[in-house]
Amino acid sequence: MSRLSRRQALGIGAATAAGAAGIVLAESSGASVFRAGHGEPAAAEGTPVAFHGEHQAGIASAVQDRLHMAAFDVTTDSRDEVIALLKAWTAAAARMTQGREAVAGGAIPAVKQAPPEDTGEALGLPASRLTVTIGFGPTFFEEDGRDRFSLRGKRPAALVDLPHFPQDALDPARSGGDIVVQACSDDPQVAVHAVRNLARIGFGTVAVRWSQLGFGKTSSTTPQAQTPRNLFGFKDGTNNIAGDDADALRRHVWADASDGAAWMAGGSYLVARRIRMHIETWDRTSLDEQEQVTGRHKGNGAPLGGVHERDEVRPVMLPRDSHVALAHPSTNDGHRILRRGYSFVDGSDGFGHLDAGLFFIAFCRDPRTQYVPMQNRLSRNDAMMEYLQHTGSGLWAVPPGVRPGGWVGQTLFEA
Ligand SMILES: C=CC1=C(C)c2cc3[nH]c(cc4nc(cc5[nH]c(cc1n2)c(C)c5CCC(=O)O)C(CCC(=O)O)=C4C)c(C)c3C=C
Ligand SMILES: [Fe+2]
Repeated sequence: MSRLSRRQALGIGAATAAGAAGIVLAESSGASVFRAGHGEPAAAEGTPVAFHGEHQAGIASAVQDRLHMAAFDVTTDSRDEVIALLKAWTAAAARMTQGREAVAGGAIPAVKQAPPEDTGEALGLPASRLTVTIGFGPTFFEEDGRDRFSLRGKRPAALVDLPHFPQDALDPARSGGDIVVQACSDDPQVAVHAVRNLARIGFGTVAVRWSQLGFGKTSSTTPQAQTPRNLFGFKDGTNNIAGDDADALRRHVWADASDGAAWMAGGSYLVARRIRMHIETWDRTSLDEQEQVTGRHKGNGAPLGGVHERDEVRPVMLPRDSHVALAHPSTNDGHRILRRGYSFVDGSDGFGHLDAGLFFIAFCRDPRTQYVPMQNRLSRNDAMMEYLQHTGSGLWAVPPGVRPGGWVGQTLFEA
């Protein structure tokens, strides 16, 4: 049943007298799939990633090839409507991540007089390791001094308004958002289908603020696999936190009740930055300069002064303003972050340049001590900044995972 595709699920429904009964059958067997541990074993390609678990999937779970991320603004003042939305999103996400339609029998309903409840473009496609990860931004808790859903007192201190970083050129239309949805999959159509159907379900309660497609993961959580390369052509993610490194995840990624916001225990904080990369300028830069800027060799990814990719990084051996020297834990009071970014190419800018870059995504336990100081250091001193421009930004509190029968955000609303 774990490899059940949307078409198969539909087939089961059609073969039974009551179509919905077949879907319920499929769901009940899927409900036993539960991620329990702090470290996440990588789901084999082709195997659906469990939706239920102590942590939301899409953080420590193996990074898929494609991204569709969308930020939503809440358009209602009703707390009850927001809760109803989160319940409906949870149900749809639980189904879609297992390769099923957003709503049982939704794509081709028996009654043709109403719009289908699933948009249909993923019928017949496998789950493709789809994960759906949901988080709440600062404006979900309070906006312009207004306590929107009686949640102001629950806003975690770690969910800061990100400061302006040197050289930021942020577009408000690509930044912020009350709720973020990160859909990752090995098939772009499956990721797009997930976000589209959540947006459809949310019509009248939320509106899409911005969305971003990504390809070619630029970091992985599976160090045993080949390290992917970013659009500068460098291996990216070598020193990332591995998805099965329970100790590092506990220290650097998962929020704990003792951190201040009990409802966030088992959750994390998602930072997203749309970073345009001036690849045309980079492509006219010598290989030596590219390596001095990065702090690693382009060929095999070894740190400068080292031989192999996974040789120990010794920042003293690197140019002081190189990216890796400045991002390394020893330069950042031992802090690490879990990176999960993707490349993007959003057409061209009309001046003969591709609008290309890295959609940086990172998860951390406390952005105040991890991401913010690191970004300040990079924005001020990183030689790579000459080739970069940050054009979008956001920070969201990602609540813990969901048990069968529960819903995303339940700990926030019911605690
Ligand atoms: C604030 C955090 C970071 C931003 C923003 C960022 C942007 C960015 N990075 C690359 C390319 C590489 N980054 C690499 C390592 C690396 N980067 C960060 C943080 C940010 N990067 C960290 C914490 C690390 C790990 C440092 C370490 O522990 O050694 C590397 C080297 C390979 C690797 O270890 O991943 C590359 C290459 C780009 C192109 C970019 C913005 C577009
Ligand atoms: Fe980096």
